[in-house]
Amino acid sequence: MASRKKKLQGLVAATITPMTEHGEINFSVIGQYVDYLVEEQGVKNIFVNGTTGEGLSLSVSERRQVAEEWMTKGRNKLDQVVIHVGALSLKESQELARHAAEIGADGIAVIAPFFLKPWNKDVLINFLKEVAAAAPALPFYYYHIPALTGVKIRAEELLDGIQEKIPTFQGLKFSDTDLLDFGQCVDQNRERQFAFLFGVDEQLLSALVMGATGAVGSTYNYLGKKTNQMLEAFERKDFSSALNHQFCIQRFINFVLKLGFGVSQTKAIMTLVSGIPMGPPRPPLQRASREFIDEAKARLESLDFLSSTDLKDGNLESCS
Ligand SMILES: CC(=O)N[C@@H]([C@@H](O)[C@H](O)[C@H](O)CO)[C@@H](O)CC(=O)C(=O)O
Repeated sequence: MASRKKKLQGLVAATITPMTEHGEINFSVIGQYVDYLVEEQGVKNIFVNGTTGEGLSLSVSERRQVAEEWMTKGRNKLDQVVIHVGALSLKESQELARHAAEIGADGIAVIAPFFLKPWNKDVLINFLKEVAAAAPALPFYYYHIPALTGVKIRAEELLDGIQEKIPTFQGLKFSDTDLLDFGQCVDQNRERQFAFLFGVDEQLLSALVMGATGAVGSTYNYLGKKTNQMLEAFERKDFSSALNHQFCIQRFINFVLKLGFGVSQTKAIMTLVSGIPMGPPRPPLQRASREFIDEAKARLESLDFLSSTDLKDGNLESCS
C-alpha cells in the first residue's frame, strides 16, 4: 500500500536533464542543480525524466542513472522526488517503476502511451494499473498531457473510480488548459485525499482557485521564487498581489511563447539564470538560437528576473 503520509504540495520543478556539448548526460552538475533549486528558488520537490527532462528521448539505462543521481544528490535536501516512468513499452515502464521503488523515490508518474494509443478510459487504466503494480508501495500519479500524447481521454473520466483499480493512485499531474476538466477532477475527490498538480505555469493562479494542491512545471526551475511569492499571496488571501505575480510571470512566458518556446529554450534560459550549464537538447530537438537567448535575456532583465540586473530604478515593467 502506498504511503499516504506526505501529500505532494507546492511547487515541483520538472527537472531538465543536463547534457554535455556531445549530447551525453552531464551528471556532474546535478548536485549543484539541487542546491540551486533549494537555496535560490525555494523549490524542494522535483519531477524527473518528464517532458522537460527529455525522459522519452533517453534510453532506459540513462533514465535509471538520471533518477539515481537525483536521488543521491537530493538526499536530505529535497522533500519529494517523483520519477516519470512512462514509456511506450509496458515492460520498460514496469522496469523503471521497480527501479524507482528500489532507489527510494517518493512517487512515480506515467503518461498515456502515445503510439499505439489507448482508445478509451478502461484500456488506459489497464495499462496504468500494470505499471503501478510493479511498484506497489509507491504513490502513483497519472500525467495528463493530451497535447503531446494525443490521448484525449478526459482526466475527469479517468479518475472516476480509479482507486478501486489502482490502489496506489495518489494524484494527477494535469498539463492542459481545460479548467472544466481539471475542476471536475477536484470536485469528484470528495475526501480530498489526492494531489492535483497543475502543469500550465502561466495559468497556475486560476488552477489554484479551482483547487490545485500544487504545480509541476518547467519554469519553477528559474521562476520558483517568483511563483512561491504568488502561492504565499494566495495562501494569505491577498488575491490582488497573487494576480500581480501571475501577470508578471505571464509577461515573461507570453513573450517566450511568441518566440517559440519548448525544452530547448528552457535549457537555454536555465543556463542563463542559474549559471549551471544545461547543454543542448537531444535530437530531434535543436538548441535554442542566439536570437532567442538574447531576447529572453533582455526580457528577464527588464522584468527584474535576473539577479544581476541594475534596471530596478525607473523600470516600469519590473516585477521585483
Ligand atoms: C508542454 C510543457 O512542456 N509543459 C510544461 C510547462 O511547465 C510549460 O513549460 C510552461 O507552462 C510554459 O508553457 C510542463 O507541464 C511539463 C512538465 O511538467 C514536465 O516536464 O514533465
